[in-house]
Amino acid sequence: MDEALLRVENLSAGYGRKVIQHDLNFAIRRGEVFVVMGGSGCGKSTLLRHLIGLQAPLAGRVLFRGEDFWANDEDRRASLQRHFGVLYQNGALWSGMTLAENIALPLAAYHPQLSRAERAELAALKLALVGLPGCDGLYPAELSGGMRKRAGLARALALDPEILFFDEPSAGLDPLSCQALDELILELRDSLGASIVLVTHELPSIYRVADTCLFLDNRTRTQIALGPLRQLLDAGPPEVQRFLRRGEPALQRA
Ligand SMILES: Nc1ncnc2c1ncn2[C@@H]1O[C@H](COP(=O)(O)OP(=O)(O)OP(=O)(O)O)[C@@H](O)[C@H]1O
Repeated sequence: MDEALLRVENLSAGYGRKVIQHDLNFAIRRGEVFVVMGGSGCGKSTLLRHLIGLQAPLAGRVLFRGEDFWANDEDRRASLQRHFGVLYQNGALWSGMTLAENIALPLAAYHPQLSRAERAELAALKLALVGLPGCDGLYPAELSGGMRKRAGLARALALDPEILFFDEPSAGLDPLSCQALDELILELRDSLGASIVLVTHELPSIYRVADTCLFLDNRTRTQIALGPLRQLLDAGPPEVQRFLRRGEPALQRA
């Protein structure tokens, strides 16, 4: 079996006729944390939109479990997307609903056979999994920024995704909450065996969680490094090493 859960082949990512990144080639293995990095505006979020099926490739293919995502019709694409969990920057929770109700929402849409009580029970389990046991009845406004991210994550986990996508999850978090979120990411990888795709600028996070790193270059508009963090630190292109080694003394303390 193909070890890659998600594979990208000769992908050009962009909008209309505007190519943001081209000739991207990489594979995301089951159970790994795959970090996408690069300077501001290089196209990290754009790539993510292509990976989660929000944006069709300008060229090339995105394969999920060996299946060409965009060669499918809309129904099949939607059914593949059920295996994707996405954590949006602000958690993307409905403010007028409790956390349990927020998490039960995708369950009601995709598992209508579940009773109300079963949905509530599953929501409670997901909240416990992200370190928010007993918070079922709280509203999003009652949460701190870090708790809101965890609640958003619980919702992203509602349908037991095989792959989780995070776009700048530490934005707006203090260093301790950021570290706690990284630890949770590693726990999810290890306990659920989920693959995790993380877009981040945060060096301490990259050092804590990355298995494989992809570096998108702003100038050439394509990938210039792909591999384990250690390999990029030891033998990556100079600009990638500079990126990874900025603030190194602080990192060693992290
Ligand atoms: N909907 C859109 N239509 C056209 N161009 C867009 C659209 N969204 C983003 N872009 C452009 O795509 C380029 C890459 O943006 P993107 O947000 O993907 O970069 P990024 O690496 O995630 O940036 P940052 O690190 O600052 O968040 C930018 O030039 C941006 O203006």
